[in-house]
Amino acid sequence: MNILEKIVADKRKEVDLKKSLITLPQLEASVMMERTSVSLAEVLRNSNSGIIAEHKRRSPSKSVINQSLNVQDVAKGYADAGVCGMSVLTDGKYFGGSLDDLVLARASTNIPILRKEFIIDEYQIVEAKAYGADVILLIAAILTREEIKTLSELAKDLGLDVLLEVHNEEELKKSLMPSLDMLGVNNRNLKSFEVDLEISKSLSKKIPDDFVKVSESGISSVEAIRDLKEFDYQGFLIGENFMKTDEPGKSAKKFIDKIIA
Ligand SMILES: O=C(O)c1ccccc1NCC(=O)[C@H](O)[C@H](O)COP(=O)(O)O
Repeated sequence: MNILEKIVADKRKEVDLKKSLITLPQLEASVMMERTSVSLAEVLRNSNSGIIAEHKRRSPSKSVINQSLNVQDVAKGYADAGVCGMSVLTDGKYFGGSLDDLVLARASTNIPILRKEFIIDEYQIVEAKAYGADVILLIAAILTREEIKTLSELAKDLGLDVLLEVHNEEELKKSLMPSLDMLGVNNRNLKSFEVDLEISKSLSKKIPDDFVKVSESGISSVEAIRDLKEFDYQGFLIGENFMKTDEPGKSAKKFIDKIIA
């Protein structure tokens, strides 16, 4: 079993356990339909920087990134830096995140928030809405086309933006549909952890212009952003490069200042 298969197997057990405690109808009853922020896709379309900054304590490829910060300070720091949106990892076992992180980030800022999770079930989408997310991530490598359609349509019904993530042309071809807002290309191979920004460059022409293009993972320089902009990317998801510092917000601010200078 590769790491992605392990994560998904654990996620299935986790979701089944949660459903046995709080049923989907009970969870749905706690959802407030009002949007808390503007659409991330819209913000990215109109931004010069395009930065989506991630809260990430650790990951399967990096056992420790930063365990000493609190999510409220990180969220406020990112918002003050002028990022377009914040990504909050909610997986506990592999990333040290939680739904508490999501709710605390939501309470700390009005910028669009992405629930970064391995979504395999509609329950997690209702949960994302209930805990204050504005955007969900769907990963093509772990979903069929039918699942992408059902999950993305549910997200749209709940007023959430959808970021669909691919890593190769086959995943892209299988996934394109109108219920997606943003197409993310993950530069990290989620099975081997190898990072290569060329993946974003090579897939960009194959992504229709209706979708906002987001390049994800392994981005650590302003030069890389300038380069990716030439390939029509409008969004850049950055985690480790900011989170490895003592003040991720300040790092994001310096980064953004350089991009727009
Ligand atoms: O980051 C990992 O090691 C990882 C491993 C397996 C599945 C997903 C993984 N990361 C999720 C992400 O997509 C990244 O956290 C995000 O794109 C930011 O990446 P980075 O800027 O390289 O921290």
